[in-house]
Amino acid sequence: MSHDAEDVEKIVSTGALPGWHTVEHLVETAHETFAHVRDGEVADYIPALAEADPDLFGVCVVEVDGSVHSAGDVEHRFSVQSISKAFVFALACQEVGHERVLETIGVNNTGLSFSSVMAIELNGGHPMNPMVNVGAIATTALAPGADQDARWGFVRDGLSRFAGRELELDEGVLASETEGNQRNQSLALLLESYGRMPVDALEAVDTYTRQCSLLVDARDLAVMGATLAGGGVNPLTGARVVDAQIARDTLSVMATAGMYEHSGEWLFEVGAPAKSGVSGGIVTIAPGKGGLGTFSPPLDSAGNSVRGRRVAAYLADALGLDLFASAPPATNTQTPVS
Ligand SMILES: NC(=O)CC[C@H](N)C(=O)O
Repeated sequence: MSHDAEDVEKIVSTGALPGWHTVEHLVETAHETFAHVRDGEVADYIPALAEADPDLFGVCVVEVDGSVHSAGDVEHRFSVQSISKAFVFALACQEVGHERVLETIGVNNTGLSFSSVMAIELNGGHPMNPMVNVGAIATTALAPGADQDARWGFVRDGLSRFAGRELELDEGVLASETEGNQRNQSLALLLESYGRMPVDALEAVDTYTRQCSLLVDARDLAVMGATLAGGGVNPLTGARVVDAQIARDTLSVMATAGMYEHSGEWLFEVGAPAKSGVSGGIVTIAPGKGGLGTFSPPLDSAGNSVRGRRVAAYLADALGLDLFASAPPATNTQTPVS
């Protein structure tokens, strides 16, 4: 399928996504093509995640005008895991100001795995960025509230406003992760030893683990992404979740560190900010256009969904999501290589 002349003209002149039917067709094509990819391993360091069906696969694009395009298992719920980090960062910046978050957490890539102890030690006890575990725990610790219940309520409500519906907690995932949470607890205690933890370290880990255990589907991820793409306004509810400046700041951090130590390769291949989670979700954002949510549990060595990465690279090109591409999408006439 190719763009008709009108579609291409629209992309060039307004920077919008191609027409509704074209987006619909390309989302279906992406799902069909990459469903056959068999690479990657389902995460097993959290026992509850190891039970995921590796064949589950959903692709959803939500545009900033609220149009929804879906293919595959887009309503299958899974725990949001690290994808929450980007959105809690936005909520914390909105609450305490991005200067404070910048100063206490930082925005540089560590170049090391998401639960690295070395990254803290090599950087004088500084978490470096909110997209790795210790930086995310420190970000969650900035949530306002008189006690843990209030702070957890702030995080949960904020993430729900991004999704446009009340997100439920998966108690099974929470229990499973809590039982084996010694590494995150160690990271948080290490940060506390450097005087960089504003609340009790173990409480912050517990709230962080709860936020990771909230259930979303691929469609929720696309809506959450579209909210950042639309300058902080949820396209389905019309509610402003964060200011446009905060949405912009969040996207910049996702671009540098959202895909862990593969963030450089991701930006090279896809050209758009994104955040992944170990349960197999990825949210990719095209500012001013929309959000792409994918779900497929098998992961690569950095913890990013293999099919999700392939879909994002294909759709970035085919839909014109790539921030760095100056030409209109050129590959839509070709069948993607699976
Ligand atoms: N990369 C991830 O999704 C990791 C999240 C997971 N809850 C952890 O803290 O290890």
